[in-house]
Amino acid sequence: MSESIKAGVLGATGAVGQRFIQALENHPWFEVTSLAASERSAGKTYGKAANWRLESNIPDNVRDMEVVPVDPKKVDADVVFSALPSDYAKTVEAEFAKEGFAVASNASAFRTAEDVPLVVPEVNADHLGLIDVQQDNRGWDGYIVTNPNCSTIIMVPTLKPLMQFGLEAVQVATMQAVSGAGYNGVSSMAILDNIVPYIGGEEEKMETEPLKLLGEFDGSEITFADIDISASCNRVPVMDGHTESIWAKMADKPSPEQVKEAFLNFKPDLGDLPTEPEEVIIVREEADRPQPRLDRNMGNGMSVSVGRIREGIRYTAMGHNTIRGAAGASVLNAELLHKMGKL
Ligand SMILES: NC(=O)C1=CN([C@@H]2O[C@H](COP(=O)(O)OP(=O)(O)OC[C@H]3O[C@@H](n4cnc5c(N)ncnc54)[C@H](OP(=O)(O)O)[C@@H]3O)[C@@H](O)[C@H]2O)C=CC1
Ligand SMILES: N[C@@H](CC(=O)OP(=O)(O)O)C(=O)O
Repeated sequence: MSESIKAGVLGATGAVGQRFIQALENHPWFEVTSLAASERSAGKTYGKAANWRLESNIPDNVRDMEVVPVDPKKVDADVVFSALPSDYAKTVEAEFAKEGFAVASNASAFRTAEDVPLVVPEVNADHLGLIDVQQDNRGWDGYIVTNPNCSTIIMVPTLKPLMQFGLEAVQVATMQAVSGAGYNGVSSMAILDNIVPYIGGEEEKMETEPLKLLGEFDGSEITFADIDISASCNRVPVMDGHTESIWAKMADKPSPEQVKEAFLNFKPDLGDLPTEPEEVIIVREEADRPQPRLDRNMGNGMSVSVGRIREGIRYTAMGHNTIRGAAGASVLNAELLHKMGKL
C-alpha cells in the first residue's frame, strides 16, 4: 500500500493534537494536509499557533502550514483525526461525517451512540461493521469511528483475555497523568505535592465503555457485556502514563499463572499495521513494575504493561495516555479502516 491518504487533524494545537502530528510524521500511508484549531490559532502558521511540548522538534512537514478553522469547507482531507473538546466535537464531527469525511475521533461525544463504533482494534475490530448501520441511519456519506477514554483503553486489552475465564466483575483504581487533562487542565499549584481524588466523568466512562467494547456485534447492533465494573479515578503528579490497580473476579477462578499465560498468549493478528505494537500486553516480572517513567514508551507508546499478578486476581496495568490512550489509538483505527478498504 504505497498510496498516500490525505489526513487532517482537528484540534491540532492541543496535547492530543500534537501527538497526532508526531504519529503521522513519516507515516507510510497518511500525509498531513490540513491542521485545524480554534479561531485563536486559525490563520497562523502551526509553528506559531502551537505551544509545542513534546521532546522532539515540530516536524518540518507542519511547521509552516497555515492553521485553518474547524470547518469541513476549509479542510482538505480524506480522513480527519479529531482531538477536539467533547462538547464541540458533538456538532462538528457530525458535520464532517455528513460532508463525506471519515472521522477517527478521540473525543467522547459519540462513543456511546448506538450506531457509532467504539473500537480498540486488538479487542473488537468486528464492531467496525456498525459503519454501514450508521450511514444507513443517518444518511451520511462519511462516518465516525471512536476510540475509548484513555483509562478505559489501558484496562480493556487486559480484560479481553480474561473473558475466557468468565469475567464477572472488575474493580479498578487509577493513578492518571496530568497530560490527560490537556495543557491547561490542571495547574501546577493544584497537583505538585498532591493527589486529586476526582476526575470529572471519568469513573462513569470506565464503568460503561468497556461493556460496549467487550460486547457482541450481531451485524446490526451491539449487546453489551454483562460485567459489573466499579472505578475510582485519581490525578497524580506524573507527566504521561496512566497506572491502574485492577481486581478481576472470574467464574473459573484462574490462578495467577493462568492469567499470566492468557496475557502472554493475547496476540491478535491485525495484519501488521504500521502503528500496531509487537506486543499489545507486556508482562513484567519485577516486583515493582510497571512504572510510568520506565514503561510508558514500550512498543512506541502502544503497548500496555502489566505486572504484580497476584491471587485475587489482582494486577497493575500501565500505558501511555496520549499515545495508546489517544492519538495512537485513533491512528491504529484509521490504519485498520484503510486495510478494510473503508478509506
Ligand atoms: N489528553 C488525553 O490524554 C486524552 C484526551 N482525550 C480527548 O481529546 C480531546 C482533546 O484533548 P486535549 O488535546 O487534551 O485538549 P487541549 O485542550 O490540549 O486541546 C484542545 C484542542 O482543541 C482546539 N479547540 C478548543 N476549543 C475549540 C473551539 N471552540 N473551536 C475549535 N477548536 C477548538 C484547541 O485549539 P486552540 O489551541 O486554538 O485553542 C486545541 O487544538 C478531548 O476531547 C479530550 O477529552 C481523549 C483521551 C485522552
Ligand atoms: N479524562 C482523561 C482524558 C480524557 O480526555 O478523557 P476523555 O477522552 O474520555 O474525555 C484524563 O483526564 O486523563
